[in-house]
Amino acid sequence: MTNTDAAPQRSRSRLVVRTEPVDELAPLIPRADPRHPLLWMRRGEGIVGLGETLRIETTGVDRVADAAAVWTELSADADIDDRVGLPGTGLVAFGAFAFADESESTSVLIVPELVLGRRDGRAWVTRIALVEAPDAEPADGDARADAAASESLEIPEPAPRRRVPRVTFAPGAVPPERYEAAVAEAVRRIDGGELAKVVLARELVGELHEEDGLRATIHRLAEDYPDTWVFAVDGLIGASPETLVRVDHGTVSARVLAGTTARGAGEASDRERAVALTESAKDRAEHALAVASAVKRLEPHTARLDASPEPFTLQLPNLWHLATDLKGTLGDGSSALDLVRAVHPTAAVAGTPRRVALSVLAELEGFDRGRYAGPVGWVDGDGDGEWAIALRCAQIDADGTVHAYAGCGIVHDSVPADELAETVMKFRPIVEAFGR
Ligand SMILES: C=C(O[C@H]1C=CC=C(C(=O)O)[C@@H]1O)C(=O)O
Repeated sequence: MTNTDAAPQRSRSRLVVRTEPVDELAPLIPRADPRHPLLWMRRGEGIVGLGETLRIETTGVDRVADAAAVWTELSADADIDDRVGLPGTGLVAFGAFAFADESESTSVLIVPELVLGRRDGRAWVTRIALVEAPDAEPADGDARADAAASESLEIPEPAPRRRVPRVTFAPGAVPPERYEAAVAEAVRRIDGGELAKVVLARELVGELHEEDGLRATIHRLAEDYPDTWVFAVDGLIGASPETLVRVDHGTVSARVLAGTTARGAGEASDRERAVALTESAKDRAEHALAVASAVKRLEPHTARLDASPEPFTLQLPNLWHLATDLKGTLGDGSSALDLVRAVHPTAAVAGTPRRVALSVLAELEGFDRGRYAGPVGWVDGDGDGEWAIALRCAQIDADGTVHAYAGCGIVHDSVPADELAETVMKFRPIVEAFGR
């Protein structure tokens, strides 16, 4: 099902997009909308969206394909004047897709009215408006389009920083004991030969008081986890270290993560833990399956695809991960959304074989993942974009209910208590961003 707010007028309307350089916009986060933040950032750079020109909502098995089709049509019709020409300039939509085909959650692409961006030391503003486009374009069409685009919101001044709203979390549908039992059952099924790996998640639930907004929480995430993708799209906020897929002028890249250990207390023990992770047969097996699934799905779309020869250790403030970077060139003109569709869900969040893992996790987890572990990111008018896997994240509903999620890859030698402890580490970014 696809529902575009602009659908009734789409044949008569087009997007008018104007990007121009500005002196400086840092810091970006204090300019975000506190109630409905739209944001994609890493290391202080990225894009912030304000207002909403258009929203594309999809559900079901074709949620990515349907959104991609509408996006291709809108982009082809758009009148774009981009005077900066960097990733994230020109026409962009922020997006978040549900993890599962059967999810009750909608998937969205949101085109803001105003985009504020910073990249490679340059700053820009993009104004996006939807204007009537009669069949025969009048002679003053350009002037009218420029006028429409310039009517959008003002660039907001950075707001003073407020305290982080406190949210107290409690286990959601799956209490810790039931999670451990689910892990034990998954190991039994793996040992029985049903599948090789399944990722099982659990949920924490809390209450956010509406007047608090989310900007301070996002600020905290960005400060504490600067090397991750910090995102906010339609109430989904988080700090993900995992790049699902990035497309930029014919190049493709991804960062696959799977295999985790805690940080050590001192420098020596921290190093030892990282080394032990690279030598752990359990983590290497779990990691190899995630890499294989991403490579298998990306390869048909690439002329060339290289993987880092050995997994490396990625250090985050809360844990170590095993990581593999993939880099390649597109072979078939796919857009970022085409590749999102091809590669989601990888074995970093589902398992192997994919279909069996999806049915086992649906049976054992006991809740709808919503947009957790789904693709989150942005796409531009040329189809380029950056997409992460929505991890270390929470969905904040309109009534203030906060659902946070964390999961672990289960393989044959997984130990239920260890996996439960790993979810606690993975919850840390979100739990601490809501008050420490
Ligand atoms: C499923 C999650 O993490 C995935 C990504 C990195 C490492 C993982 C692991 O070691 O289990 C998971 O596959 C999560 O954070 O909820």
